[in-house]
Amino acid sequence: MSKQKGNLSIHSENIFPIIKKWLYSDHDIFIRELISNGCDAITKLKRLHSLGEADLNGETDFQVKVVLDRTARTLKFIDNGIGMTDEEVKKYINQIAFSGAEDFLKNYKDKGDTDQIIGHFGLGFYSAFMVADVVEIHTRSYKQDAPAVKWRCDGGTEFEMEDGSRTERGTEITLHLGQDGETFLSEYTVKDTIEKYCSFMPYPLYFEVADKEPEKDKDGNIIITEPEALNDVSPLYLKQPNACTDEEYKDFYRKTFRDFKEPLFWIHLNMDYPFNLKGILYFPKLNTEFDTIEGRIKLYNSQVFVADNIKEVIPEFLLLLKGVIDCPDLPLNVSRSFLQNDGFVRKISDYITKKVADKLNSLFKENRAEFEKFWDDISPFVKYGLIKDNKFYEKIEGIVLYKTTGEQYVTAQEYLEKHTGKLEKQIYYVSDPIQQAQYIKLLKEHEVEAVVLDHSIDSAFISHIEMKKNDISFKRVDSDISELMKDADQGVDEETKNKEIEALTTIFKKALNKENCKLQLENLKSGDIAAMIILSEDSRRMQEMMQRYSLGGFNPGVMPSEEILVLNKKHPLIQYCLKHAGEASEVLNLVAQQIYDLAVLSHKPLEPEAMTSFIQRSNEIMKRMIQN
Ligand SMILES: Nc1ncnc2c1ncn2[C@@H]1O[C@H](COP(=O)(O)OP(=O)(O)OP(=O)(O)O)[C@@H](O)[C@H]1O
Repeated sequence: MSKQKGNLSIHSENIFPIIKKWLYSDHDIFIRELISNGCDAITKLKRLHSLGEADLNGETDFQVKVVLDRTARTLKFIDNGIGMTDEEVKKYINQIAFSGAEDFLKNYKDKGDTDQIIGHFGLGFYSAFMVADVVEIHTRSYKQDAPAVKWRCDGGTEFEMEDGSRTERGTEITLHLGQDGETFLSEYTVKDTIEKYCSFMPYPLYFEVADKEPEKDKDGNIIITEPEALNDVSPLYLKQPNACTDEEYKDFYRKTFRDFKEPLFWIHLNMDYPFNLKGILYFPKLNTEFDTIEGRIKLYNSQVFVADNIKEVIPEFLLLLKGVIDCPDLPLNVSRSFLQNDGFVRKISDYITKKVADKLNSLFKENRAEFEKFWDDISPFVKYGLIKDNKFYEKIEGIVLYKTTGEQYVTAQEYLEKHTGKLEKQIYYVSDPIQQAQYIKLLKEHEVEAVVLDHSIDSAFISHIEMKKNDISFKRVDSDISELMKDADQGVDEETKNKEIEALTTIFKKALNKENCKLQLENLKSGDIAAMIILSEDSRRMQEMMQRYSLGGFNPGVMPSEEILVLNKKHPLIQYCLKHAGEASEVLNLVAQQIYDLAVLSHKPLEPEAMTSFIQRSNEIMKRMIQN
């Protein structure tokens, strides 16, 4: 065959059902599309007027009205915008995927700002057929002599067009709702959908129910109420940040998220170059410990809602925040809820991350007291962010705060400086300040504080910090005995020490009936404590990690973390044990068991069986005391 060139053709009968039914993921999107068209029609008219090409006859009251008639099963979208001539209906409506919006932009691109135009693809109108069996258009162009046009289509590929009867400029689209549109016969569904997609559209939107009984007062007189627009035509995020008050920010938050807790603080995003982006991000207050941190960032494109929580634009960790972002430059595809995958989107996401990091840094530097006040609320989000996003980590790592057991907030740097000469690049932490109180007290006696890391994110957080900064290590307070707590074992040679350990091991092995009993003998500075349990940091972390991910049906009992019983040579009970080692004494047994249980108790709750024995033994010991 000789080489040929040609144009692909589309068989409209086959492709039309796909456009109508499958182009948009959500059924309710037709409301957004038809209202957007109404707003575009007004924007175009205003633009032409400003260029001296259209006469408004003094009219400035632009609006889009949605009217539901449940009896007639119709939903109308009425605007007083530019309208269409019969030629325009033929061009823009009869030709699918030919956008009048694009055409307008092309013609007027050199004549001022056309940013506000929403339409792009020339397909949105047809979303009406997702819910309607028949769609009618009644339109009249702004052009003085152009006759009104009536257009009607029952969802097939044929349409009817004739002279219309509309007397005013603008367009009325009537949807005769079919079975697929049944849900839109509900006043509340329509109202909610308008509010969901169109809250910030640039012209007032009104909603009426035509067949609703009018409200009457007690004398039977009809109460006439001023209609109220459902939207906010100039949302706060479009204003200049320096023109907004705190009260306005809080009010916008309450209205937009229906959250009556005050946000902690906010960031007003306002960028014109290299891309246009406006928005406000709020740091919400965590209410109770039962609250899940669930944020919500609403993405808009020229004041039209696109979707919630779009991961491509909003870095995942920022999804814990609440906010509104409007980016008219977003590369959206037809359905608008999906983004085209391109480097531009990545740039937006980086910009947002940078702004959040800058805000946190400026709070830290300029108002440390406030920053500390917010810290408990924002720390899970900040920690999650620095684990997830390296750029964020680099900007924020120096201002991460740690709350100490003395209720102060310090950075890692400040903690280390405070403990110079006592701790070498090491941070002690507690995961449960009550359970680990004994260890905290011991450290405090040596003027060492621990930091509280008790959130579920903290184990991942400290591993991340250790990986990034290999000169800092975190140790839980019960993971070793600090050198600070020990006295030098003067005058005791290695051989004697080994013998003592051997003797004590025999006593405790027998008393506890434990094969694997690891002992450590220390000369602690404090003479108050007979014994303590310590758990190796590494093996405990490994165990926690396996539990968290329940690796391979892991049973924690199978691999207990390495537990060491530290005995304090200075304590009279340990000295008693050493003195009576080798004797077959019942008291020795009782003492060893009691020492062990007390050490476990100041570390974690006893198992039920061990608790029963402990209570029995304690009674027995007291009985013996009074008998002697
Ligand atoms: N209410 C209206 N008033 C005036 N012109 C309208 C109206 N509705 C639709 N049109 C014309 O029909 C064209 C096609 O509309 P449609 O909604 O299919 O696509 P679009 O708005 O251009 O793009 P998108 O698919 O991105 O929404 C519009 O560009 C516009 O020229």
